[in-house]
Amino acid sequence: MSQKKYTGAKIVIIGGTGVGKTAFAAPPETVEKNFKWGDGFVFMYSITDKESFQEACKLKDILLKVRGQGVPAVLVANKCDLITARNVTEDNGLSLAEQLDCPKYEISVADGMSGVSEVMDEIIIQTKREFVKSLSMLNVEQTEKPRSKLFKVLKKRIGRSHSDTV
Ligand SMILES: Nc1nc2c(ncn2[C@@H]2O[C@H](COP(=O)(O)OP(=O)(O)OP(=O)(O)O)[C@@H](O)[C@H]2O)c(=O)[nH]1
Repeated sequence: MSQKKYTGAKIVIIGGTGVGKTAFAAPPETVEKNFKWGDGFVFMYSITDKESFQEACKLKDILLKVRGQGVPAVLVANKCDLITARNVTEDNGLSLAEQLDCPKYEISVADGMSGVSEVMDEIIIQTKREFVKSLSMLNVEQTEKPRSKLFKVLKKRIGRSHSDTV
């Protein structure tokens, strides 16, 4: 198997309800670590659940602390089919999106995949844009002064991933 294909492998974690899939993928102790390796972030809460919104606010604080502003992100307010049970206002969500400096989507996964597609399209566009930006910054730096072996290895890696995804 080529290195290119290997780095693009997609792993699916599957299992029954409540067996701990979420905890396995993103255990709370390692949330800061996840913020370090992620290229893009989809923040989710349920419009029926104030606590889930508060959790999203806390996670936003961690993201900003670990990565600063400008990281590709999307805010998703899910379960919009349950409008009569709404506990988080649209304005609450908009304010959080403003702090994250990212677009906000109100969707219902239960009503179909169109909302999911929109969100995924947006995060992929943002992530690609960031990737291209990093690559062009590397190119500018390279023309400015001679670089170390480590720089060359990193640049080669980014170039390879770039051709995978763009
Ligand atoms: N009404 C409604 N229910 C939804 C929607 N999206 C998910 N659910 C339901 O909400 C419950 C939780 O959804 P999950 O996808 O398991 O949520 P999760 O965030 O992965 O939960 P954990 O694995 O416990 O962290 C399930 O019963 C889903 O069927 C939605 O848009 N509307």
